[in-house]
Amino acid sequence: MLLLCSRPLRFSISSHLCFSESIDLCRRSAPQSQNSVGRRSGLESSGRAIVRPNQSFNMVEKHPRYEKMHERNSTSPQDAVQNPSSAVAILIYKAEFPLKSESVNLSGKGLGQIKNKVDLSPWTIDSPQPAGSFLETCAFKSPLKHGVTLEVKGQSVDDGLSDGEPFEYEGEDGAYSYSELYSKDTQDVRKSFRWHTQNPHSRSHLKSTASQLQSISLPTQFGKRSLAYGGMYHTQSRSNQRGRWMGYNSRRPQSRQRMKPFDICESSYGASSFSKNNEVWVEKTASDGAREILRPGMVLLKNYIPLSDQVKMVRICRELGLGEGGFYQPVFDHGSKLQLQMMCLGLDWDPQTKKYGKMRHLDGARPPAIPSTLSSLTEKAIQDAHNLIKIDLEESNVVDILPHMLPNICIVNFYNTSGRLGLHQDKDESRESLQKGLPVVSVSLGDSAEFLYGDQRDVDMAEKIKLESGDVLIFGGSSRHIFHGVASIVPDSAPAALRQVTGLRPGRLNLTFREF
Ligand SMILES: O=C(O)CCC(=O)C(=O)O
Ligand SMILES: [Fe+2]
Repeated sequence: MLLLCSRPLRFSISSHLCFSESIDLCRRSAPQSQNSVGRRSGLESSGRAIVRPNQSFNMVEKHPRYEKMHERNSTSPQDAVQNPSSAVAILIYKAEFPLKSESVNLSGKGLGQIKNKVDLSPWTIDSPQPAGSFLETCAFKSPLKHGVTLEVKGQSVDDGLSDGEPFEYEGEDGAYSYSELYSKDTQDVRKSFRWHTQNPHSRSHLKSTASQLQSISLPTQFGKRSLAYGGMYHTQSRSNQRGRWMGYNSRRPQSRQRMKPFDICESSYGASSFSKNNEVWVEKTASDGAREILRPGMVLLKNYIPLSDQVKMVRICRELGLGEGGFYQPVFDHGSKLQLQMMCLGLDWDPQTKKYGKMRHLDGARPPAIPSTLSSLTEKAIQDAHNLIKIDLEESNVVDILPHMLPNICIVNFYNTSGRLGLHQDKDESRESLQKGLPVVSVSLGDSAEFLYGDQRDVDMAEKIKLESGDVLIFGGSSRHIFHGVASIVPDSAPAALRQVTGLRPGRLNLTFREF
């Protein structure tokens, strides 16, 4: 994150290896037009990334956080994202920030590899920093359009989602927390930063950073500061700043324990192979699938996902589900357990506060990014729903009935055969998203579900449909607020091949993609 402040840097490194700094009231100038990119005044930045071989994407980022939390415009060939391990990224990042009356030019570049995360190192700064600027070493994670996580180890970058939220990090060699309180009215930003470390390595890192800074003696301030990356995912709270936070929920993690995630597959299966000649392998194609408008803005695409893609999706969910932020059984604030295992991608949904956040408060885990292989189907599904609406309803303005949506959240539920989910509305996404009726795209895999939906929280009044493996259900527009739930799971109804190949446990996997 590029962060600027008119105050000189102050360091204190005490004998117990604790570093802390607190800076407040950094004034930023008014934002400029959203259309401007790069070398203008205003809080904005632009990034450009090229992914090779045969793959490229351009990314333009602007951070007019006064107007919008985050805006991205990235185009990325599917392959680049789907096959990221072979890709190399070059990222050039430039920004110009005003600092009081001065303006600051920053530019840097890095080289790295994309392995679902982009590791840009070494990261170099092209030009000496003019007075008034400071380039900090920091990291950011940022989901691109198709769900790849871009993690930059470098200088002056922005995660685009941290406005107003305390940033907390605990790695193998220490912990820090960072918080920012931004006042929309005055455009003042209050920041505070704490770093606590126990590892001598970190201390030397800190010292070298300090001396470098002192030698160029820049007036500066901090935002995020990176520690060792091995610990990137072990996030915990050391301090929890309170204040008039904007943005996401900022509760303290409840526990420091890493939970053992639930495995949606039977472990004895491992990496089972399959042959398409196998007699249980009956590939249904999208054309087998009936398509039905259930009500305005609510479309059911039967057998939409080919079995081979279902296999991929189950495997991805399993792998993610075993990692940090993986499947767990959530508990409501009144103590009752949900009858399912849940994993959140993109942002965490907290069943106790009913809010989204960047961290799971139960254990401090950061939710994994949504892999593009999962999210890419939403666009096509909405497009196919549009085609259906166009034909069936003879309606040309289909986006009024079912708006477009770019998912940045995916909630993955696994229901065992006695799993269920009570009637509820999905209403914790942003007000804008809900007002616009941006659809939820729901994918069913494994055993079928008796799915209920209706206008009220009343099981007896609800309609019932069966959602089978490969079905996609979309509800947006005027159906965005329907009550819905899972009455029961139909035992032994999953495609045999899917279970055979993936080892998926008896039960149902459901993914709901949403845009915050
Ligand atoms: O499992 C389903 O089909 C529905 C899931 C759901 O409604 C939710 O996660 O909010
Ligand atoms: Fe829901």
